[in-house]
Amino acid sequence: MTVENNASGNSKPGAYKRVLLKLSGEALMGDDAFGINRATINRMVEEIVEVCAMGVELALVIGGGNIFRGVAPGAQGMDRATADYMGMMATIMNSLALQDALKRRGVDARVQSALNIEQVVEPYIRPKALRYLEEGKVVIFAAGTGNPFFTTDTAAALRGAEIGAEVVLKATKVDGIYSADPKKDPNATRYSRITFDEAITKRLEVMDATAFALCRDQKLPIKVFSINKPGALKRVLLGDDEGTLVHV
Ligand SMILES: Nc1ncnc2c1ncn2[C@@H]1O[C@H](COP(=O)(O)OP(=O)(O)OP(=O)(O)O)[C@@H](O)[C@H]1O
Ligand SMILES: O=c1ccn([C@@H]2O[C@H](COP(=O)(O)O)[C@@H](O)[C@H]2O)c(=O)[nH]1
Repeated sequence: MTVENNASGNSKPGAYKRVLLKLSGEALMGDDAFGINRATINRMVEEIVEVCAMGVELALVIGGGNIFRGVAPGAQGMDRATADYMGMMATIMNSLALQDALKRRGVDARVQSALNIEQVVEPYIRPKALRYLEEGKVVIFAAGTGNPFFTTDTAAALRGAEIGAEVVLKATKVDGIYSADPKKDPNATRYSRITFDEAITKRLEVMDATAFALCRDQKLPIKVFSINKPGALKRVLLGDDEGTLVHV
């Protein structure tokens, strides 16, 4: 098994062997005000099933924005680190829900957590995670990096680098990276490619700068695409022109 990253970010159809997929926690709400929408999680699972059928080794990180965010207004006045630990625990809940939904669909998935809650979830052990991936199991990395003041985007970059993923796929609520937040600026235009340095310098907030910097240093490309567009994940894996590629 090679652990070299594809620094160019150019993929041949079906060329990816191992990927790290970051799923938006907030998108899990669907049209609800918070929490996990059953129809939405099932739809995400169907997309994942298709990818597994392509023989891609798949690791997942899921956010927690549908339940709790350390920097959200609801956390104002709280000690930041305490709020962040609550946010990390929210990602464990999402990870368990996702594992359950995958298992119901016949996909063997394992959750590994960066925070130890041994009665509930197994701890993150890198060699074990690598073995699961080689066995064709989906591995869900929960609790982010295990440290406050970070995000699950950074966790995705970190775990992606650790497992030798060829690309980090960020499945989010927008269909790529824009010149400005498209939810605020209707004139924003979408990039099909952008370098890490440009994304950092222009302060494009679709992903945090720590995640961009880590991927840049590890020459690990990122693809940002919409979680709500049917078939987008498969198209990304086939190398189709979908979303935005961030490269060195
Ligand atoms: N330049 C930009 N291009 C695209 N999206 C942007 C940009 N700037 C800000 N955004 C916003 O970033 C959001 C995606 O990042 P965010 O971290 O909020 O979501 P997520 O990672 O998908 O969710 P979660 O943190 O719950 O997992 C988009 O919904 C979009 O409105
Ligand atoms: O490494 C990490 C990852 C996450 N957190 C906290 O969890 C929430 C939810 O994660 P999102 O990436 O925002 O979906 C985040 O806001 C942090 O409060 C963390 O502290 N460390």
